[in-house]
Amino acid sequence: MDTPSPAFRSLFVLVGSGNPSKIAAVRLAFLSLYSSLDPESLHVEGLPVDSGVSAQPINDEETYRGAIMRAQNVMRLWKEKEGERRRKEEKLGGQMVEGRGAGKREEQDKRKRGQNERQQGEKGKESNQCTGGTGKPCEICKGCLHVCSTVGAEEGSLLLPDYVVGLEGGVKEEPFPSLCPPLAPPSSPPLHCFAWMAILEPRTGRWSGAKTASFPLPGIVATMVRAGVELGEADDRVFGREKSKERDGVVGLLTGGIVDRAAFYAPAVVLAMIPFGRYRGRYAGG
Ligand SMILES: O=P(O)(O)OP(=O)(O)OP(=O)(O)OC[C@H]1O[C@@H](n2cnc3c(O)ncnc32)[C@H](O)[C@@H]1O
Repeated sequence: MDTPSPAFRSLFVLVGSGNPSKIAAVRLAFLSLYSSLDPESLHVEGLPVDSGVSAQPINDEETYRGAIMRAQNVMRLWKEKEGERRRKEEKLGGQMVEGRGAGKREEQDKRKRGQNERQQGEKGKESNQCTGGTGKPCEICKGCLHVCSTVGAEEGSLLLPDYVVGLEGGVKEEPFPSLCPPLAPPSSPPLHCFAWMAILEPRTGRWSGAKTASFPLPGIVATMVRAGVELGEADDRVFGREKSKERDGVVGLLTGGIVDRAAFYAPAVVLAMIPFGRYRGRYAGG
């Protein structure tokens, strides 16, 4: 990733989830992307939002859709909260709203300045209008999977995040390993666990996405998931754990802690950031 310019004195990343393992994954990813950034200047905030898909997505399309919806929903929620905060502040005649210290406000204003500097420094601002190839503005991705640029546009004096990340876990049947006789299960193909990341850059309205690698789930877990039990719940029941999905996840258990859920997701966040990095120009319009 680009070395942070002076404007990147701080970075604000918003995450569409309250799950600590997802927030940790995003933090890990951005710390590696912006390695010269003071870790204290990296603000990663997660807010629980609806994914708009089933509790246990069962294919790529549904999982990616969930990731996009999470990013969109948290962006919307953030704007509402920020708008509300601004209104309160204005009402109080510029005085600080109770519970939000002056330091926090200063920090936000600093971020806002950084955001403006970056915007000013950017030549040839891209269009914020997404048509998804239809010729008509996108209806904020209601059911569509194309790149929607209408959500992240800056509004008035609201502080917007530098990036908004939606992460969604899913499962899907992976037929390929069953082509190999020693691995072939007797009946159905192995059920693989994976996740999609969707990232919105509000200042340009551009989107990107990438997915994790995948791994096969044990037969008993797969059977439960096929019967309608959520993966996290199945994992807890089979292995006698609690809230595993908020900690190391099933991946952490199966790899003996070598790869926990945060470490599993973080590389995919890094990959999803590629179009916003040093080769950004090569992705423009693509
Ligand atoms: O809704 P939030 O709080 O963001 O977190 P979640 O873990 O429920 O989030 P997802 O919707 O992304 O995950 C979809 C499902 O997959 C499960 N899941 C995904 N990865 C997992 C893992 O590593 N360990 C356990 N469960 C996992 C989880 O139980 C969910 O039911």
